[in-house]
Amino acid sequence: MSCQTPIIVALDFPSRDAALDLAARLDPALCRVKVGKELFTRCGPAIVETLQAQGFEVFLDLKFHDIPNTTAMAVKAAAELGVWMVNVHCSGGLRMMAACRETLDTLNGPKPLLIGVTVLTSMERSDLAGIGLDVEPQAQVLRLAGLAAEAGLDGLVCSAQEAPALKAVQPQLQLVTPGIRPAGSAQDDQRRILTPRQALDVGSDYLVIGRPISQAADPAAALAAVVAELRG
Ligand SMILES: O=C(O)c1cc(=O)[nH]c(=O)n1[C@@H]1O[C@H](COP(=O)(O)O)[C@@H](O)[C@H]1O
Repeated sequence: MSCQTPIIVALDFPSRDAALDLAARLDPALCRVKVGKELFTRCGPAIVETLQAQGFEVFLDLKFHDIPNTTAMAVKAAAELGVWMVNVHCSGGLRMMAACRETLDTLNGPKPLLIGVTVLTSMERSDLAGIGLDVEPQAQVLRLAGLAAEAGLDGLVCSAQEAPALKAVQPQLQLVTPGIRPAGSAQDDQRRILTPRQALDVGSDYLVIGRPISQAADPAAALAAVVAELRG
């Protein structure tokens, strides 16, 4: 089944039971799910296979960042797990991203979308200064987007705040945007945020939403509210 909505729910949980409990409240026709570092480190590939068997398309969010060969082989392993989307850090550089693209292109069968993480949505200018980058987040995002495009990636993880600038220069790249906060919900550790409707309006292709749904008293109702906001 191919899911038609742009919503990706982050299953950021410490156990299989907690993740599957939330998944049981979600409809695979209304959202995809994201398996990230915490859940994957605890449960391994089995949790991905279980979610796939329940009808979910899975974004494996392990943000690979290593030398080209190691990263490309990790992406290959993700592809063989049958995930719908996989990501690598663009700051691993052009050769690293190109190696991932080339490796995926040699595989038979369906391939995951290969997505490059630009500047984490938890970071603002002062955080970039702390790691020696004296630039605005958007300037760094655009720089990394150029490399990702050259390497032939399918899309980027970025803040929806950067979507208009990115779509103006790299319209072929699909934009996966975390840092989504429905009006009135807590910002948490996110810094560059927009609401679901705003994000879609400025050019996001996929919205990654974690705590506003996973920590809601009624996660199914929280998801339904986002779906309604996007349709409205
Ligand atoms: O690659 C990601 O998914 C990601 C990139 C980024 O820049 N910012 C970001 O928040 N994420 C992930 O998106 C999810 C956001 O979760 P919430 O802040 O709870 O909505 C988390 O699972 C993060 O790991």
